[in-house]
Amino acid sequence: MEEMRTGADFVQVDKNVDPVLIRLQNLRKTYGAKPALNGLDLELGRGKIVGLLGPNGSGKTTLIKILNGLLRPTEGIALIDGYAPGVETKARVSYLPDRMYFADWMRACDLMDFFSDFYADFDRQKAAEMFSALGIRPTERIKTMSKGTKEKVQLVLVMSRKAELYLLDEPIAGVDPAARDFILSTILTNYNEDGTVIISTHLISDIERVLDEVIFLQNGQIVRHDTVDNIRAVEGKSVDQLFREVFRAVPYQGGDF
Ligand SMILES: Nc1ncnc2c1ncn2[C@@H]1O[C@H](COP(=O)(O)OP(=O)(O)OP(=O)(O)O)[C@@H](O)[C@H]1O
Repeated sequence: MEEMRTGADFVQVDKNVDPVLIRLQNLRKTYGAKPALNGLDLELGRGKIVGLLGPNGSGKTTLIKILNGLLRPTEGIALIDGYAPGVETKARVSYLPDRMYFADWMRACDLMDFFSDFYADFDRQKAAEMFSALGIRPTERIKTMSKGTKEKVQLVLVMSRKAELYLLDEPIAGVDPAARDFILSTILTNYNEDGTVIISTHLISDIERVLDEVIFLQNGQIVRHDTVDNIRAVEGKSVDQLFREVFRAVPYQGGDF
């Protein structure tokens, strides 16, 4: 390790670590004949919070599932830390699916046991502290929780792992607007800062203040990958404003309804 000056700060740099965590090369995924991802090329660094943004059906969930090893690419390459998603990457990736998969009878404390058993990198103490900060009782059962509380629970568990990559598919869609800021700051000040976080969301204005970079997906292609600072400086607008301009709805013109 050596110290390096970057701007105002000293940072520790390990020369042996590849600065690129995720590499995609000509990544394609088709469902039957229908393309969902259409030749993605991408390099993503470590320690970044990245917004994966795009209209409905643009391929966000498909990409996240490929990175989590739940789907196989039809063609091309996806690598995390040099490994194709699979056994090697399972322990490094913490995934929040777009749907909850826990059994209804489980309590918050059962879920902590479950995560402790499954993941060596799960920090139980951190999860307990975050549950408490968010007003969630350890004995509360999933069955009796509101939709937003279930989302909070799931997010706390996923972010309490010391993972290299966090894949969050629509993490705060059901949480009320007043609580979103609190949750985001609670979660993001507690996670492993060396890890990269990919957040797929439609709630851009709520989330953009925590993002370092954004990826715009359209029809299974990356139409922009940029830093949030650069977008603000070059375009003179917020990511939310830019998104609305780039993806202004185009009416269906097939005429066969
Ligand atoms: N299991 C499937 N079988 C067939 N087509 C699918 C399947 N899953 C997704 N698709 C199609 O693949 C494309 C990408 O879908 P995906 O769910 O990845 O998009 P998304 O960007 O996550 O959308 P949303 O914002 O609505 O969640 C869409 O055209 C969708 O209809």
